[in-house]
Amino acid sequence: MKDSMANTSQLSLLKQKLHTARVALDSINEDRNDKLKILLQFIGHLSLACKGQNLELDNKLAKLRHHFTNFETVEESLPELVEVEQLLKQQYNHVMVQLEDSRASLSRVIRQIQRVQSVPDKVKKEINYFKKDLTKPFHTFWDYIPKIEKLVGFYESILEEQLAQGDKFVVLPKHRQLAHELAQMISEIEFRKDQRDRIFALKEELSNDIEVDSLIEAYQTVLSLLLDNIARDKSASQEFLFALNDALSAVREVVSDSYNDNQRSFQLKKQLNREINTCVDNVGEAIIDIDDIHSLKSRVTEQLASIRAALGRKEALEEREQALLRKSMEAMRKELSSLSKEANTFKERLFEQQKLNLLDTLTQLPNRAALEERMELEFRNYQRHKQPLWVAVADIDHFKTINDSFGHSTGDKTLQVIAMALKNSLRDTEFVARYGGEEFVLIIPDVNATDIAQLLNRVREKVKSIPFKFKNQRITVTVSIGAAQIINNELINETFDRADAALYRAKHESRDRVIIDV
Ligand SMILES: Nc1nc2c(ncn2[C@@H]2O[C@H](COP(=O)(O)OP(=O)(O)OP(=O)(O)O)[C@@H](O)[C@H]2O)c(=O)[nH]1
Repeated sequence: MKDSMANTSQLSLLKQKLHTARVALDSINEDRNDKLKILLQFIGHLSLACKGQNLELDNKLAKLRHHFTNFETVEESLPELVEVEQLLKQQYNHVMVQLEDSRASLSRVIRQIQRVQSVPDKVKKEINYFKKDLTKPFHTFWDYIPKIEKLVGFYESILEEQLAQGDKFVVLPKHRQLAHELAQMISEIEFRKDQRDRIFALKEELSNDIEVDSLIEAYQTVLSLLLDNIARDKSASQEFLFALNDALSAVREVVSDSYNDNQRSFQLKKQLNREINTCVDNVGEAIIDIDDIHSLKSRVTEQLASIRAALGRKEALEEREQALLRKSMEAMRKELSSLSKEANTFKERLFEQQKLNLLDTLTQLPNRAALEERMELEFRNYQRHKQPLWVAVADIDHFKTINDSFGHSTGDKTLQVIAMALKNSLRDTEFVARYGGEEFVLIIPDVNATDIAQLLNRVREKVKSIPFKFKNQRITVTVSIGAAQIINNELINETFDRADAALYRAKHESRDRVIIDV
C-alpha cells in the first residue's frame, strides 16, 4: 500500500517535471523562432540592400531566406551562410575599388572645370575646397552622391555665367581684321566737321581690343553717318534743281509775256501802217482837184499832220516795245545770273568733293584712288615717250610698336609727319600717295637707273632724321623701300608688284634700307 502511494507521488512528481521541461522547451523554441524571425528579417533587408550589385550574392541570399522561412531546414543553411559572408566581403572590396575609381574620375572632372576661364570667383573658391575634400577617401556610395550633386551645381553656375554673358561672341582674328579695315576705310573718307570727333573716337575704339558687339555698332555708326551725308548731298542737289526749275519757269514767263506784247504791237503797227498808207493815199486824192496853191498848201499840211501823228504813235509804240523788251531782257538776265551763281556754287562743291575724294584725310596726301589715276596717266606717258618710270613702295618699320607703346593718336601724328617728309623730299613732277595703313607709294618719272638708289636713299634718310620725341623719349623712325622700273611690255601694276616684292626683301634684310628690283 505504502509502495503504491510512493509510486503515485513519484509519478506525479515526474509529470510535474515533465510539464516544467515541456514549458521550458516551448519557451526555448519560441525564443529560437523569434531570433530566427529577426535573422530572416535581417536577411530580407540585406537582400534588398545588396540587390542588383552581384547576381551570385542575390541568389545566395534568396536561398538563405527560403531556408530561414522553414525553421526545420535552418541547419542546412549554415554552409550557405559562410558563402554569403565571403561574397559580402568580396562585394565590399569591389565597392571600395569602385569608390576609389569614382573619386579619381571626380578629381579629373574638377581639374577640367578649373580650366574654364569664365568661372565666377566665388565658384572658383568652392571648387578649390571641393578639390581638397576629394583627397579624403569615400567609404560608401552615400559619400559619392552629394559630391556628384555638388559637381552638377558647379556646371550649372558655369552655364548660368555663360548664358548671362548673353550673345557675347568670341573675338576672332577675322573680327580684328574687319576692325582694322573699317578704321582704314574711315580714314579715307571725308566726314563733316561736326562728325569728326565721333569718327576719331571710333577709330580709337577700333584700334584697341574691340568686342564683336562694338564692331557691329561701329559699322552701324559709320553707315548712318554716310547715309546722313548722302541725304544732305541729295537735298543740296534737290535745292539746286528747284532753283533751276524756278529760274526756267521765270524765263518762260518772260518769254511768253514778251511774245504776247510782240503780237499786240504787231497788230497795232499793222493798223498804224494802214493808217499811214491811207493818209499818203489821201494826200494824192485830196490835192487832185485843188488849183489854188494856198488851199493846196493847207490841205497838204493837214494830211502831213495826220501822217506825222500816225508816225508819232508808231514811234511811241516802238519805244514802248523796246522798253518792254529791255525789261524782259533785264528780268531774264537777273534770273540767269542767279541761276549761274547757284550752278557755280554747286560746281565748286562737286569739285571740292572730287578733290576730297582723292585726298587721304589723315595725311592730306593723295589717296589710293588718286594713285590709280596717276599711275594710269604716267603709264600712258611712258607708252608714248618711253622715258624711265619708277614705282617705289615705302613702309614704316615696326610701326605697330609706336601704336602699342605710345597710343594710336601718336601713331597718327607720326604718319602725318612722315607723309610731309616724303612729299617734301620729292620734286613737283614726282608723286607720293598714301597707299593705306603705314604704306606709301612713290611714282618717279625721268630718273635713270644709276640715280634712283641715291634718290630713294635720300628719302629714307630724310625720314630717319626726323627728331621724333614721344613721352620724352627720343625715337628714330625708319622706312624700308622697294622700287622697280617699268620695262617693255609690262603693265604698271606688274611694276608695282615687283616694287612690293623688293620691299618685302628690304623688310627681311633687317629693314631701314632701299632695295631696287633688277
Ligand atoms: N595710328 C595708326 N596706325 C595705323 C593706321 N593704319 C594702320 N595702322 C597700324 O599700323 C600697324 C602696322 O603693323 P604691321 O603691319 O604689323 O607692321 P609694322 O609694325 O610696321 O612692322 P613691319 O612693317 O614688319 O616693319 C598696325 O598696328 C596698324 O594698326 C593709322 O591710320 N593710324
